[in-house]
Order: sequence, then C-alpha cells, then structure tokens
Amino acid sequence: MKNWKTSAEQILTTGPVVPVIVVNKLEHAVPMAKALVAGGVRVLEVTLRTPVAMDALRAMIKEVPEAIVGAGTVINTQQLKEVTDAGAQFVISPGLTEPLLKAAVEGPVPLIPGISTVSELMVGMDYGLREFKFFPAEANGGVKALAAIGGPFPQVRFCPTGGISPANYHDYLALKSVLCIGGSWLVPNDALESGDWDRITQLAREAVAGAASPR
Ligand SMILES: O=C(O)C(=O)C[C@H](O)[C@H](O)COP(=O)(O)O
Repeated sequence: MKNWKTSAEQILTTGPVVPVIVVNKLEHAVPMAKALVAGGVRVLEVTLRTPVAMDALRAMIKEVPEAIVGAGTVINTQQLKEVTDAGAQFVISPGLTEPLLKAAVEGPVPLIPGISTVSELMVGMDYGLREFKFFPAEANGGVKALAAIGGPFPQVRFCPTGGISPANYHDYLALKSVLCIGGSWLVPNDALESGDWDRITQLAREAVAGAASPR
C-alpha cells in the first residue's frame, strides 16, 4: 500500500459513478471510453469477463489518456499481475482473498475489493484498506444493509455496486460512507453493438448530473 501510485480514495472521489464495463468486441473499447469521457465520466472499470478484456484495457489506457482506466473482476494474483503490467490505474474485485490482498498491498496499484459482510470488511482492514466495494449491493440488503455494516467502522468508505441504477443511486449516495456508486447501466450492450456512442455519452451526462442534484 505504501507503494500505491494513487490512493483508492482518490479513484473513488473522482466522480459519483463508476461504469462497470463488459467489452465483447475490441473495436468497441476506445470509442466507448471516449463517449464516457465526453459525458463527464473518467473512471472506467473494465471487467475481465470476456476474452478481449485485456486487450480492451490496454487499448483504452493507450488511446484515451483522459480516462482513468482500471480493471474489474480481478479475482486472483495472476490477474492482478497481468493488469498491473498492462498499466491499469486501479483494480476492483467482486470479493477478497488474503493472497489477493497481500499481493495488492505490496504492489503499485490500488485495490478496491468487494465485501458483503462485516467479517470480510475486517479482513480487508487488517491489510490497511479503508475503501471497499459493497457487492452485490441490492441483493445483499441494499442501503439498509450497507448502513448497518458500515456503522461500527466510521473510517471506512464504500462504492456500492450490483443492482444500482438511476432509480436507487440517490439512496446510496446519501450515506456518508458512500464515495460513489458503480453500475453497468451506463454502457448497455445494445448501444455498443449499434455503435450508439451518443447514447453512452448521454447516459454518462445524466448520471453525473443526476447524482449531483437532490431527488
Ligand atoms: O464483475 C465484477 O467484478 C463485479 O463485481 C460485478 C459488477 O459489479 C456487477 O455485475 C455490476 O452489476 P450491475 O450494475 O447490477 O449490472
């Protein structure tokens, strides 16, 4: 952690929403990233869920320097090494394991691991972490669960993800412990398939404006 080039807090306070991106076709990666940046969303989480994900990550890092590009769905130390070598600026995991935590705190890139219980949170805190993803947010009890889990840990901050949309993000952002929220709704697959970059820019713009304004 002492070698992290930036802090997890810095990543999570850059903007109110972090798009969770699934890239199926490499040629979508760069125009999609540019579309999000044009809409005011700079922190981009590329999930390692598809065969082209690593190449998409590399392309976005190289060709969209205005974005802060990180890797999502990083579930083991091998993937952590790969995305670190590719130049990812942050790493997000749906969960945590001690090997992953150990490797991340010794490496250069901030890790934001997912937790869904108090005990997982305490394991992460043992490694010096203070910023976590709360996943899967809605399925795990939503705002009420997050407020209760965070209660005993006033120093901890979260990025809830999973089931979050414009219909409920205000409720999460209203919690003091929530720095930002994550979600896949900003990058719908049909918009990628049809090359509708304007729609992605519009969704990003609406999310940034919506998150900033009271309901
Ligand atoms: O892939 C990961 O690393 C994850 O942790 C899962 C994502 O955060 C959710 O799949 C996003 O959920 P939705 O916004 O409900 O689609």
